[in-house]
Amino acid sequence: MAIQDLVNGVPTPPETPFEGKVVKPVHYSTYPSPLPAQQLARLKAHLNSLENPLLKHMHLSRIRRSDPDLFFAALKDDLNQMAPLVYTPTVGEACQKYSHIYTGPEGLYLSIDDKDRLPEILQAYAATLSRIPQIVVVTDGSRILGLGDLGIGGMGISVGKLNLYVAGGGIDPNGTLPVVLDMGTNNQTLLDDPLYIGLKRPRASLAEAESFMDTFMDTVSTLFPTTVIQHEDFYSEAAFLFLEKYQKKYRMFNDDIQGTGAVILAGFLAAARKASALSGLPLKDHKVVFLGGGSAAVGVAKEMMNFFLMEGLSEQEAKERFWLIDTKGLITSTRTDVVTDKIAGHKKYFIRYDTEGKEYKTLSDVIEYVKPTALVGLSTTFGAFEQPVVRRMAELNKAPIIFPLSNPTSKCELAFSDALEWTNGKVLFASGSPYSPIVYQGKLREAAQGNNFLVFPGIGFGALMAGAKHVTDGMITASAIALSEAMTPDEESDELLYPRLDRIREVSARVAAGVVLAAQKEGVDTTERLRGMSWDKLVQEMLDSQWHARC
Ligand SMILES: O=C([O-])CC(=O)C(=O)O
Ligand SMILES: [Mg+2]
Repeated sequence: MAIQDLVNGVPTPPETPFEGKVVKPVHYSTYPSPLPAQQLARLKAHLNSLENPLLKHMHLSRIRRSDPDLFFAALKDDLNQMAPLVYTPTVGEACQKYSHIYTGPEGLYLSIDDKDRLPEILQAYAATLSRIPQIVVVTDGSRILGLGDLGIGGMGISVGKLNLYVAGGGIDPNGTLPVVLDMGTNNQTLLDDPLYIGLKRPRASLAEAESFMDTFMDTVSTLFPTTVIQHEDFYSEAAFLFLEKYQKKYRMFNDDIQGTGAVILAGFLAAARKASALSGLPLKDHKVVFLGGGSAAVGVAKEMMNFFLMEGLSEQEAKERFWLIDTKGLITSTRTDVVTDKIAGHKKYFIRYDTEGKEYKTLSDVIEYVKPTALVGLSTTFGAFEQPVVRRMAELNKAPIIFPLSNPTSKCELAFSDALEWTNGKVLFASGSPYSPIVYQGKLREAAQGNNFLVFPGIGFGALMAGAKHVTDGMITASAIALSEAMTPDEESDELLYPRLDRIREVSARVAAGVVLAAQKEGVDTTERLRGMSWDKLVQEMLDSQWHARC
């Protein structure tokens, strides 16, 4: 089949849906709904009749494609109930089973076999559009949430992120473009699966992936010069390489390294202040142990360093407030892989030089050695924060800060109920995936969800509104500060670490305004109209520019 047919034609039936080529995504149509209230009620009734979250996810996916106004109205109506279905955690299972639940194309599927023709394919695709995309979310499926290499199934996460861009950030759905770069997979289950719709070949080497990525970034940025490109769920080495290479060249950011970093910085600002108010410990004296040494862990630790810099520490002093543990134990200068320089480059920044030749292999060993005030999990190991460790954190601290952040729930290091139980309710808790509120010792306790969806819609929207040439580190940190300042007195008195989800549109507008201001300060903005505006006016401007479903 000719590329032109694929691009212009009606999506091909499932037999060989992509042939490793590009398929035109079904675009969001908008048409008046005769009975919106009844439609919404019908959709809810249908969802209620389904027990299984994956079936609910599949039904919602079909509605998104056939009636986006209804879909996004449903998300707006009850984001607390809907987000776990269209996003983390259910989206993880949808990515794992992508080829089995596939009913039609949802975005751009670009195959590495077409590398040489990528500009031609993307040009043909662009020619079919009535407007250029505002936000592109792109993954290669190599590290989906904490679930590993899911190949072409990664499309599910690009779609899931863009659902939140629309519902939470107010981006027009017609301005969103989900992309998966199919570079093969090293997941043997997928390679053996007759229903797998991606390329059946081992995953491309990093050098091959880099060259494909260079072409992709260059072509997309040339064809769509105002588009923001969000990198999602690339495996650590690729994630860092691409961020370093493209950050100052294109309008892009990495959601796992930078988005998660910003959200956790904001949550830590709130938690550390609460903990220090109880214990009297100076803020600069907090100590943070990380379980995990991947891109998210290193990205989060680096972003959290801003907390200590704001408290007046030097970069070196701030860095020394962090201890990172990977699969081999605490990352120390005397570890064999460090001595022989076999350690992954991105981990080097946090090597500890002060352990006097001693090695600390387990989490318990490190907790005993460091006596931390905060414990962060980005290890993708379910239940890794075991009872003795959590109890010890509660012995060491009046209000232990414990953030088990691995996604989805099946990879989370600590369940909310156990965290409350094992710390006698003292814990300051945030997880990456949602947990329902719990009545503990007669009091309603809400689990904070430290998920990057609290900032990425605002980062993308702000960069877009500012016409920013690049997404700078300063803009990322500004998103964290704006998020932490978006709390209402009511949320503060309920001891929350983040604003409530039902205010997400307002929160995203504030995050976007913070990002615009930072872009202006750093001289990377191009939207003159927004310069010199007061904070309130800028926030209002962001709110007024948000898209709303017609239902
Ligand atoms: O998608 C999410 O829920 C958060 C995230 O970026 C990840 O876990 O990779
Ligand atoms: Mg991610």
